[in-house]
Order: sequence, then structure tokens, then C-alpha cells
Amino acid sequence: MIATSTSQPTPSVTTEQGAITATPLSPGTVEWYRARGERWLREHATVTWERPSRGLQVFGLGTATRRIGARGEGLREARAAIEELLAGLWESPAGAPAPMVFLSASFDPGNPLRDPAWDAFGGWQVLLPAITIVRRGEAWSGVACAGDFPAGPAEETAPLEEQTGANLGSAIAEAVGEIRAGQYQKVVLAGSRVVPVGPAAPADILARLVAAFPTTCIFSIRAGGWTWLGASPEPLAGVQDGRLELVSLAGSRRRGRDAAEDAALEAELLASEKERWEHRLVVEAIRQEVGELAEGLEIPGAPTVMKLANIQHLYTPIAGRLAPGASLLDVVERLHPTPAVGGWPRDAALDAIRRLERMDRGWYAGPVGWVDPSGNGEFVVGLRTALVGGGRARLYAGAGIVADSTPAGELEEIETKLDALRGVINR
Ligand SMILES: C=C(O[C@H]1C=CC=C(C(=O)O)[C@@H]1O)C(=O)O
Repeated sequence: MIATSTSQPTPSVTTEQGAITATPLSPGTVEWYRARGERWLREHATVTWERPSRGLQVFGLGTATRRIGARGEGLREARAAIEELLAGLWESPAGAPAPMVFLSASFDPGNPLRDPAWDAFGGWQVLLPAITIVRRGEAWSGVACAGDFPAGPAEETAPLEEQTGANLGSAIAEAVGEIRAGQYQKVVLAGSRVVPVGPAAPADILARLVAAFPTTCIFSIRAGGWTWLGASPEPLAGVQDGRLELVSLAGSRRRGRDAAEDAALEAELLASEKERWEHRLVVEAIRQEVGELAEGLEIPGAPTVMKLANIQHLYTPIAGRLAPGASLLDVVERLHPTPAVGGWPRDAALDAIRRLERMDRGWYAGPVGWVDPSGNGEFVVGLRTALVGGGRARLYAGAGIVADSTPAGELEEIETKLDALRGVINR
């Protein structure tokens, strides 16, 4: 049992005929949770979702329902489970916060390699917390769904080992050869690295990610003694009252050591035909895949630059309205994996990733997000992520390979991306 004060309020919730009733928490109960502070909330949460630049924080405590799919299953099966759950979820009364159902799935259920470190997470998970505390700007609210709270104790975890994947430099060189031979146009190849976790707990790592990367989505999901966490700069799709928001993010340079070098790197990124091509493939895939699910898609003609603490990316925000009958989950299923994490054409790129990477990405680069019973929600791509457990963390990062890529250049880019988490985990 997690340690809580005996005065912890117990919200009254009911479950009827398999349907889950979502009950708004009283202001006093919300205040009780708010007063525990961010560290307590992050430490006790089964799931967290934070968008500092939007003033959004979500802490999901305990579990009302958690469905875990077998390894080898993915987004398609997760989708069936979440739709079934949403259909049986009774919406809160008007004006009350909506319950949020979280969904995350592995990158490639078709990859036969299985890293046991991901066993606790399965191929996908659909999770409805027992209690969800939400801060939007200065307003705090909460909703309770029948379930078990507090969460059970963390289980012991086996030590994380390095994966014996391919030599990444050789894999990149091979991919360049295949691209030049016309087998496909782009593939994203990734590597992983195990680092010791300093004295910090996942809650402290999350606080550091929030401070270092306030424009990203900082999230965490616990399973057994493991925490999967990250600071993703890449929204996959979001829907609010029918408005659809998408992003193309691909093409990178590190940040400069001073303003002049930073501006020079930004100019180089914007002028690079190679990076522009890598980026354009993502924009075109979004146009092609989402076209019939959206109305009035606005796609800027040229990318701008998104700057993060350690890296800068070509960035194109895309917006429109969901077409009648289409849902956020339709869009997510159609988009995953975008060429920003898979490649293009999709099937040939996935085949190349399986052959050349020779590792299990687990949930790295998979979709992670939430949806509520009215169809609002948001998903990001599980990038800049780490699997943390047993005093170690496994970090993942990749880079888009196109015909003009060089192993040295792409390996340097992958190291820069790994730094995003390495810098906050191991200290
Ligand atoms: C695959 C990753 O980044 C993607 C997102 C932004 C820029 C990327 C790039 O320039 O290669 C990648 O497409 C990763 O962070 O592991």
C-alpha cells in the first residue's frame, strides 16, 4: 500500500451493470490532493500527463480499470478495448471534469523480438485511473471512478541489460544503400542505452523534465516496478470540440553553444535539402493518411523551427476539423507510425527497421495519450523516453535516414537526442 495520511478522503463511487460511473470530486477532496504537492502526486500516480506550456497537469491515481494486451498486439487491439470501455463509461454531469482513459501501445507488434523488460507493459494498455486530478491553469478539479486505490506496492524488477541490437553505424550505412537502390525513401533507425539512475526517483526525474523541456509533453506510466516516462516534443494528434491538431516534426540540428552558433545551426537546418526532404515526407504522409478524416486541413507551405533545450527540429503545425463520423482514434490509427518514427513507404520501412535494428523498441516511438467519452483527447509519439526500474534506465532515440545521410551525422544526432533524458536521469 502506498503511504497516505489517514485523513485521505474516500470519494463515493458506484459501478452498475459493468458500466463505470465517473463522479466529480468535491472541492474539499480536490483540495486535499492539491495540497499534497506535485512531488506527492507524481510519486503516487499510476499515470501522469503534463503540458507545462499549456498549464495542464493530470495525475491519475490508482486503477479503476487496466487492460493489458499480449506482446504481439498493438494499437488495433488497444483501440477495441478503449472503445468498449468508453462506451460503458457514464459521463460526468455537465460542467464536471470528464474521465480520461489513457492508451499506449508498442511501436511494432509485428516485430518478433521480445525484450522481457517490456513484459509488465504488454503490447498495449488501456488505463482508467480510480482518481484523476486535473489542473488547467489555476483551476483544479478531479473525478473518481470505482476502482482500487491506493495502488499496490511496486514489484521488484529484474536488472535492465543492454540490448544486443545491431551495430547502429553499420545499420545506417546499410539503410543508405537500400534507399539509394530505390527500396524505400526513408527509414528511422534507433538505438538504446542503459544508464544507472542516480538517487532520483521517477517523480524527481519527471520534475526535472518539466523544468528542462516545458514545451513538451511530460508523461509517465507505471506497471509493476517499472516506470515508462518521457518528454515528447511530438504531438501525434489532438482533438478538442471537433478541432483536429497534428504536427510534423522531423529534421534536426543540435542547439548552439551561444546565440550566434545557434542561429547558424538553425539557418543550416532550414536550408538543408536533406532535412527538408526528411520533413516533407512526414507532412505528405499526414496529408495522405488523414485527408479523408478531416475537413479544411491547413498545412503551412514551409516548416519553422522548434527549439528544445538540447536540439532543434523542423516543425509544421497542421490543423483542421474532424470529418463527420471520424474520431481521434481513427486518426491515431491511420497515422501511426508516421515517417518521423517509421519511414516511407510504411511497410518497407517497418521491414527495414526489423531487419536492420534487430532490437525490440517496446513502447518507444509508439502512440501514447488519452481520450474522454466526448471524443476529446490528445496523443503524442513516445519519443525521448526511458524505461526506468531497478536502479537503471534504458533510453531510446533514433534518427531519420534518407539517401544523403551519413552514419557519423546520424549517430551524432541520436546521441544528442539521448542526452535529453541522460542529462536528467543520471545525476
Ligand atoms: C526518432 C526520433 O526523433 C524524430 C523526431 C524528430 C526529429 C527526428 C529526426 O530528425 O530524425 C525524428 O524523426 C527520436 O527522438 O528518437
